[in-house]
Amino acid sequence: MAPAAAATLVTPTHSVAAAGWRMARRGPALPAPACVSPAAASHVPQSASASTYVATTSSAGGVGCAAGKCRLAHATPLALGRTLSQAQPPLRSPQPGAPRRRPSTTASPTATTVGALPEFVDALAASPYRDYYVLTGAAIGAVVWVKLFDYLAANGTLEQKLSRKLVHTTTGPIFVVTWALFSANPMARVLAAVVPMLNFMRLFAVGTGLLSDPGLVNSVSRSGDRTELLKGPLFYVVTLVAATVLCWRDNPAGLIAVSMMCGGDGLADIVGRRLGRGNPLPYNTQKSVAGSVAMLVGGYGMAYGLISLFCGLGFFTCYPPATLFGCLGAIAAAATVVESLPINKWVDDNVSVPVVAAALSLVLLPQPVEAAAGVVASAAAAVVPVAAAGVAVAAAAAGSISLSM
Ligand SMILES: Nc1ccn([C@@H]2O[C@H](COP(=O)(O)OP(=O)(O)OP(=O)(O)O)[C@@H](O)[C@H]2O)c(=O)n1
Ligand SMILES: C/C(=C\CO)CCC[C@H](C)CCC[C@H](C)CCCC(C)C
Repeated sequence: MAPAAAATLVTPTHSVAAAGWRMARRGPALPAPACVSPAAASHVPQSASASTYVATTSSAGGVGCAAGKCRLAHATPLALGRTLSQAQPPLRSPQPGAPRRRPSTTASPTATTVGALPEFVDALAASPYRDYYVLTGAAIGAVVWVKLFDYLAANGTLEQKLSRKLVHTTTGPIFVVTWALFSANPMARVLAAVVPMLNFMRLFAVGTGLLSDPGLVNSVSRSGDRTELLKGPLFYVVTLVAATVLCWRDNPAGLIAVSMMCGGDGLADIVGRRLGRGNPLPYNTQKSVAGSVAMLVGGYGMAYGLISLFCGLGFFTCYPPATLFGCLGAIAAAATVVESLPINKWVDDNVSVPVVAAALSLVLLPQPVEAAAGVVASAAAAVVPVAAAGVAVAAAAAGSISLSM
């Protein structure tokens, strides 16, 4: 990433601003993704010649592409607005000499929402136990949320299958949104991952019969058979653990994987069961055109929403709308095809769909530099203590050997 480029503030074009994209810093120079056609990219006027994503120095150019050359807007972290900035260091250090982005006083929708955050969020953000509070809240929220759907199914408000799919569709994105509440501590992603890990243990214990929880079995199984918890639901929470630890909030690949699994696959079932009877897919009569269209729209829509939210909060580089439209469309289409294939016997949808979506996201979307830095930092955080412990053990062993000689 070119430091000078990363330092400059740009103003979004009217179309970008209208789409809710925020005033942003410049992003890294990255290859233009294959999924953005020059035609799709050319709606924002900008002087450009090479087919790379580059930052320019024009203050009026905004976020956009021209003739295969695009810029990534790069928002500074404004998560929870002044709440976070008062309570802790910025999520990322600014580039040396880079002008810090000041919280906007203009009437941006996010700024308005952020400004209206209640006092307890300020207190939460300032607390040294913040991550533990969020973790506890999310873990309790998961139990309450699943119980709510159990209750709605038990009293006949929701059909059991619909209740199960609504749990599938909603818990993932709600969990992902809680990521924004965690601090910038490198261990925060590990603490966040404890929430799906706890659910893994719960599903495992109930699925194997170690614990009895008929409510959980009713909410997440198709037939009331507890052993079903050891299949789809268990893979579902493993995917959430992987997205949290590997991608966290600075890599859109995790948001996309979760969206395709929850918004896409979830909606495919809900719509397919209702509107799919007369339109089976030619290569898989168990699934329908209506279900697959719902998967495409649901996966794309949820991913677009989550990416816009996290980009707006400043967790990663904003993509120009053309990039998001082309790349996300291609990823959602591929995930839809994978979901529609008759391969359920061999690989669960909760694995195949997010794995393909994440892999394609890594290939097609220009990756924010923060994501790579985050992966390196978390790898170092994991490796350094282990290596230090290894060195200490080796030193102790060497010491005891030399003493005994
Ligand atoms: N592209 C799709 C996907 C699903 N469906 C409908 O949704 C039902 C359930 O599909 P699927 O999600 O594969 O079912 P399960 O295996 O029951 O659910 P899960 O993946 O959550 O285990 C199908 O029988 C079909 O009626 C559809 O019409 N078109
Ligand atoms: C029915 C499911 C999958 C089948 O395809 C989903 C199972 C969901 C788990 C039982 C609960 C998962 C909870 C999340 C890890 C955390 C949600 C937290 C939030 C605050 C609601």
